[in-house]
Amino acid sequence: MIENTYRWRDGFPKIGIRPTIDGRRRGVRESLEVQTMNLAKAVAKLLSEQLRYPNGEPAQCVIADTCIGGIAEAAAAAKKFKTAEVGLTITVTPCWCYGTETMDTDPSLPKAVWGFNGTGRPGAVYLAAVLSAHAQKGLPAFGIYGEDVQDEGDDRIPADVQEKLLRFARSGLAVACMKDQAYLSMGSVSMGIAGSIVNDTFFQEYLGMRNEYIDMSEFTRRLEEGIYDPEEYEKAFAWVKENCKEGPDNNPEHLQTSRERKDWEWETVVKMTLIARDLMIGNPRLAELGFGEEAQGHHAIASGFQGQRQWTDHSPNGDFLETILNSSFDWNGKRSPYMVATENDSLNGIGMLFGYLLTNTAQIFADVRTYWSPDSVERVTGHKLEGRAANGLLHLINSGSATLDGTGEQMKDGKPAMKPFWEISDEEVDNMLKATQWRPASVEYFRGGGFSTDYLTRGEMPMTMARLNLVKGLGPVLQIAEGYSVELPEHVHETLDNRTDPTWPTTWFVPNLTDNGAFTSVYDVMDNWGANHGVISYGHIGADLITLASILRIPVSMHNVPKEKVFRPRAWGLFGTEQAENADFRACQNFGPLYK
Ligand SMILES: C[C@H](O)[C@@H](O)[C@@H](O)C(=O)CO
Ligand SMILES: [Mn+2]
Repeated sequence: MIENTYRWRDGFPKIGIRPTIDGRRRGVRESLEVQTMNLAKAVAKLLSEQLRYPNGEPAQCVIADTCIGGIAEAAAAAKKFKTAEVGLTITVTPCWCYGTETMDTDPSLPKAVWGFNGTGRPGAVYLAAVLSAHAQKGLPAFGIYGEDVQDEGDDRIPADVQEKLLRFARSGLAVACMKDQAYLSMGSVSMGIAGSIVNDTFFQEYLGMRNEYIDMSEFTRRLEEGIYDPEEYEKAFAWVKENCKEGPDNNPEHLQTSRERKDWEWETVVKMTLIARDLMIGNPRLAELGFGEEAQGHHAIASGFQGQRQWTDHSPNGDFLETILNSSFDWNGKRSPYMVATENDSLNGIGMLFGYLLTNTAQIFADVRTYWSPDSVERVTGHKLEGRAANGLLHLINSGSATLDGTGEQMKDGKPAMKPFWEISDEEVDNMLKATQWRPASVEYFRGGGFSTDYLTRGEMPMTMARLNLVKGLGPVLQIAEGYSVELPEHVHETLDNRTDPTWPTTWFVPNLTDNGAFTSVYDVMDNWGANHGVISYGHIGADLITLASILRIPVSMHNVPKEKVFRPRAWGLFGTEQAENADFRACQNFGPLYK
């Protein structure tokens, strides 16, 4: 119930479609009206068939009431879009139109223009003209121009145009979805991790987001005063008892806690999970129970749990709450995952949000912990790495916040995958739970106990690892590494895993190498990584991340995405075309963040 009536109570941004036209009457405009509007309808159909909101509903498009031949109709469309809560715009045309008179000038709306590639009524000439106006006015727009010439009157959308329309719309929707939402810090800076120093200027200016903060004592208050839904707690606890199997205690015997203490910890971590979710999105049940203020929540689309150390030195750790909220299901059934960063690493939390809004799937949060060279693996295990892992691999592991979807127990075309919640079967939910053990937390690290999520990600999943960094004087910078999860022979995994904490979830990851820059070797990827954490998304989504980053004016300092898939606003090319990476930095700096 909380899902659709409360969590997504604001609704979702829509895609505004702007058919522009040559304004000359008595012949020209009249002959183009039908074709132009048909192009707009075709784009709307494509996008609403292919794209979905995080709750699974199809993306909605709003088409301007009339074709736009001049400023009056441009203003009428802008007005309609405002009322309809449009969050991005796509201008389409098969013909010449008047650039500055017809363009979308709202500085905060991501924009693209598709200029039909035909010769009779040159849409592509308009495209070039209007994109020069966008550059000149500092309102970057994406240009879409099909490679092959189409005949006049053809309202089909060629495959290359479709790909660009979808990439832009997916990224633009992600940008619009996070706008005006909040990041909730549950606690503050964890163990001196810089990513958990929440930089509110970054959130405000680059993401259009707000920051909310609570002290961790709010958990104590809600636990002690019983500020959660007791009926849901009973349901959750019964489900946990039945489905979450406790694994062996790995602590030295003298540190192992009693059964009684562990039972109390289970009760506490389940309550903490309800509390964290209610803090993020609110819960109408709390109002019925007399907690009207708490019922409202913090409007958070992402959050972070500090935990370490003040909380975990005394109370059960946040691994269970982070894992369950980050997964695509809980005791209420399947639902879209919540984005909860461990150690309140807000920058990794935003990396998770990017991956999630682009794919509608859960995200793995992990320490980028160890680069294992082929020689080191052989020395320690006697095994010679082969196949994808032949050049070495990265051990991704954290104390337990990783999503259960990261087990790789969902299937797509018979292969391990991570899917949007509406595509996940009940059997797959069961398999994810069966593949996971909840191990009593390492008490030397977590004096207050709790349970860490222990699983091993299945191999052969295409994955993308990303990291957002903040650099003083430069601002935010994104890193992207596409690659695959791999499986090691059992004894090799066991030996390597036992060198760290075997109670934590492991993903063995190999980035795709390009023999270039940071992707010359697996070691170079590790050696260039900007921080201790990374977020890992299912699929090769690097191209979408690059497009998203360019809309937000966040430069990408390393990526291994094939050149032909990189899609940025047209003005980026005016900063240089030989070295796209350098041009990206200068373009982002020149245009500055999307919001002020
Ligand atoms: C338990 C430890 O403090 C870990 O949580 C720590 O190594 C980290 O995850 C650091 O990012
Ligand atoms: Mn960590």
